[in-house]
Amino acid sequence: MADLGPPQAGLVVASHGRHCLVEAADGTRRICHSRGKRSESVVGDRVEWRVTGDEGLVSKVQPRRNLFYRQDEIRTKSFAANLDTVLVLIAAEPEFSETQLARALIAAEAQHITPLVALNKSDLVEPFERAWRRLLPYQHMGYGVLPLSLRVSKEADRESLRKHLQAKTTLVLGPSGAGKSTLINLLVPEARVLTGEISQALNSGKHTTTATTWYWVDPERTTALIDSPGFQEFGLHHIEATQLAALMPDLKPHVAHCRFYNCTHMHEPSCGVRAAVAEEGDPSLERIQPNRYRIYRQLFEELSQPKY
Ligand SMILES: Nc1nc2c(ncn2[C@@H]2O[C@H](COP(=O)(O)OP(=O)(O)OP(=O)(O)O)[C@@H](O)[C@H]2O)c(=O)[nH]1
Ligand SMILES: [Zn+2]
Repeated sequence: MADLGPPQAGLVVASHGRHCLVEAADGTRRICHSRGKRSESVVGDRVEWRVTGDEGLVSKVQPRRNLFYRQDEIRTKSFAANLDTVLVLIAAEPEFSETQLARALIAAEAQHITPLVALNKSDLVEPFERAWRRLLPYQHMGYGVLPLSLRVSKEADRESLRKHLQAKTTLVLGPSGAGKSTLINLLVPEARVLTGEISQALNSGKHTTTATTWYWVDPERTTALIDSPGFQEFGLHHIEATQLAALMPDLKPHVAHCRFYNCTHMHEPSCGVRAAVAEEGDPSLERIQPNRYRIYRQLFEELSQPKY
């Protein structure tokens, strides 16, 4: 085995199985292995690594500020670490799933990461208006909702995105067809080439797509975007059912009015949350929208299933 170089600081910019791509302080990148069988580092990790021949060895992962992940009954999938923002990109078409959106927002809240919702395809006027209306409760509960038309108003969107993402590390999530590739390519014109190079390097020649990739938006390397697949089946099994209401900003203030301190808001009498749910068809944003309470119930039941 080649000699180990001195420890250096690095940033994980892509990962695939047991390999990851680490960027050194001078911007050069190198394939690294981890000590363990499975790579323990995720994109966004600050690591200590050492040169071994023409590759590298990750010797330490620095403590994380946060880790954004999803978990189904069996598997945990880490998206990225040390994030400032999760940008959930949805579109007027295809129609977005409110449940998926809610899940992503809850996962972000659980890790104290600020979510930002972007609604693309404002050029599709009618579907856009419909989708925008569906997002009003989210705006009202304090989430930023950004209108975009990525294919049409390129310059304007680039500027508004830059303003929101400036000097931050942002994970971009979104269902297929919402315009994620269009967004990444708008902010990082060389993304396609970079992705090709990275996946080639990590798969030793085979051209398969890498799971999660870090891109710098500016030459100064202060603003970063992380592209990650996996918006579907967004499991929240790492979250306790009893924690849910506190992670939903429209439910949270009403918990204080429940008679029982351990109220589940499912069936108890004198429940502040249930009392605050709006009648079907009542658009009042001061109350909890019936859809949001339905999502709460559905998730509560899902997370209350016995764990194996
Ligand atoms: N009308 C309209 N279409 C758009 C806009 N932005 C992107 N699209 C189109 O939406 C489709 C999906 O865009 P992509 O960027 O490929 O979406 P994606 O989210 O990366 O989708 P996957 O590759 O399936 O993951 C493409 O046909 C785009 O041209 C927009 O602002 N308006
Ligand atoms: Zn209650």
